[in-house]
Amino acid sequence: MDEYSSVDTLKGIGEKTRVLFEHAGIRTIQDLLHHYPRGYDVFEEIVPIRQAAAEGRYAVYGMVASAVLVKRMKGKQIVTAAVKDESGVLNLTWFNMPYLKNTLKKGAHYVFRGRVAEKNGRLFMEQPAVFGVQQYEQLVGIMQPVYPLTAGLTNNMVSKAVRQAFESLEHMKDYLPGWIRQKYHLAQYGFALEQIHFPKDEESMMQARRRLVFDEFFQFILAVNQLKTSREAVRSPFVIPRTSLTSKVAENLGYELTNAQKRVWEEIQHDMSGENVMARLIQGDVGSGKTIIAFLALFMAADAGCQGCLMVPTEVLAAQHFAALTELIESQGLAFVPVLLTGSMTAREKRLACEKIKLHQADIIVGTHALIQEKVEYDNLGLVITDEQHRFGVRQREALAAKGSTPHTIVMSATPIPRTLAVILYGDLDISVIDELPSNRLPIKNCVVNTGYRPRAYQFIQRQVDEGRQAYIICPMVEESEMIEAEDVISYTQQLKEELAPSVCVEYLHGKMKPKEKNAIMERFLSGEIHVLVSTTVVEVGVNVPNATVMMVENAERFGLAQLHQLRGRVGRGKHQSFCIFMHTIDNQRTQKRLEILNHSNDGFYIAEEDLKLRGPGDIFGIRQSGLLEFKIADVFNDAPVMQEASEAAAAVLAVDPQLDMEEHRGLKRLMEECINFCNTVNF
Ligand SMILES: Nc1ncnc2c1ncn2[C@@H]1O[C@H](COP(=O)(O)OP(=O)(O)OP(=O)(O)O)[C@@H](O)[C@H]1O
Repeated sequence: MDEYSSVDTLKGIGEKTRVLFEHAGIRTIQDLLHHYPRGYDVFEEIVPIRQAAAEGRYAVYGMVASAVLVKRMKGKQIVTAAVKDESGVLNLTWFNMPYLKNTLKKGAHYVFRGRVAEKNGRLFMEQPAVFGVQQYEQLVGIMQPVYPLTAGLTNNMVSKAVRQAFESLEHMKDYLPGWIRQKYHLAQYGFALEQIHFPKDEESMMQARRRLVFDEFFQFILAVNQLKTSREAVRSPFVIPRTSLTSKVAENLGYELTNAQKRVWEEIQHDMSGENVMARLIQGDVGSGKTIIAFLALFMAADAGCQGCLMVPTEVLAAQHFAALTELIESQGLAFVPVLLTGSMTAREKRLACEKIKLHQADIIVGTHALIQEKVEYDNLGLVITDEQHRFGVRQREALAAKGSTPHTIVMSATPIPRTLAVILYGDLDISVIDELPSNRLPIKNCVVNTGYRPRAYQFIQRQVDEGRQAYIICPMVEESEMIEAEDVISYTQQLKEELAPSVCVEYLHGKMKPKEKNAIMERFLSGEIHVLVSTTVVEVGVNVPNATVMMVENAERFGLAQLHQLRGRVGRGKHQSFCIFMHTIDNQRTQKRLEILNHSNDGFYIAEEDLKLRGPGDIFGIRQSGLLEFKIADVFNDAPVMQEASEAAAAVLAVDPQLDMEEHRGLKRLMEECINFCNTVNF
């Protein structure tokens, strides 16, 4: 067995389990070893029950002092029992685990480990795990990996498979040249892999992590460099002349482009009409007006007889861009035909759209991932624009570009990455920055409040609606949950309807709804029919309803700052004064401090930097959830110094061996090619 063997070469992994692993993106032993824990669970020392008297996580040892009962409540089965030691008694509850009635014996002793929480003035340990005392004592103090999982796959399955893989692999070759390891004080590859899964202690884990972060950046930078070199070698098959048509469109928008927009538009026209293939990143804060620049570029391509496509990460956004584009084409009397292609369309609709694309009856194509499905054949695809790069990643972008014969590409991003990092991460792209907001914008007024402010917030929303404006309210969850105390869109909407006047139309939106339903709700919100939209973060990226002036975020403490900034970006997009209300349920200092950053600044770059400063070392695994460029283990902000080192090392290697043909770089070349070829194997 080697790293490239399939996971089912491991004992105990049959066809069913193999499929479960595959759903989590794990096909080979290497995939498995690179399926890093998202954190570690350190088993606490057992404490007397008396000490488990405040909210928190504990392990207690005692006797089951009551009968184990099963009750039915709201369709769920609830198991209750009580554990007792010399110091006190603690109530235990489990949801939907009725079999515990037969396994837990009254009078027997166990260790119970779980979170203690207060409900109606009584303390409960919720959903405790149950152990024999000897079994538990062996686990105390050890860092147990906690893996990201998909349905059906358990933490234990992954952990067992990883252990077995380490036992079966004979030798883990280190592909990194020795001098790089020495110069940057990097751990051995084999050591790093083992210690990231089963760390001896925190220090070994940190060493392991640093090495793997370095690897990830290093491979990525080599791959990006390869892409850049191959692009530079190609002369553009699409020399697209500047056209007066786009100047006319720009003149008749009803607003003047900002100087930053004009500069970026000039850069794009220069590139598209030049001899080399354009590959450009447009970076601009939320609401800075990237979309119109994309539309102008699509018109320029279409005017030269090329097709152009715009790929966005969500159906809602695709529908929105398509509607805006169609409107612009019609209002300016342009002769272009746009077409929409998304995954949720019926087979017939998709077939018709594909036919139009193939026969070049459509010039401009707007859509989601469906655009990269193999069935779509383009005719003279000269321009590919992808929105929100971090949602797609370099590989998908390449996959789409590969559909045409080296089309021009534009990537649009609202992710505020400092320039020094951007030049490394987007090494294959030239960078344009829209660093100015349209002048008609009034700065958003922010406030950070606790839930006591809610009635006033509702009154405020009511007044805004009376003045003809609209509002978003964001909740973290879709449905009510027994386990998590957080607002959910469905029950929230019901309650809100009672709080606001009957004439106010309140609806909800969440990611589990069918795309057609989501689109219908967004259309009604855009048209002004819905006044208040209660939503999960599906509205986070790019949604544009300029008449909306209030963004209220419930449980704001549950979101990352970058995400909150994106959410706030949904308002303040028109000429009316906008407001953002961050409501939190936890009154602790850390929450306050984080939210105060947003309170004082509307600048994405500043927020990203401050967010970084506030993160403690404990956050190392939590940050990837912030939605920034998706690396497996590396974090673009926190690991910026390692990224600089990896970039320096990659430059040194390429300076002596640009094609990575030397014997000592063979392993590197293979990894780099894997990184590039990945685009052909991704299931969209
Ligand atoms: N120069 C301008 N003057 C006034 N309004 C503008 C200007 N440019 C764009 N707009 C308007 O500003 C709003 C936001 O623009 P757009 O949707 O392009 O933002 P964006 O940069 O894509 O933001 P996000 O990253 O949040 O999607 C739109 O309603 C757009 O019509």
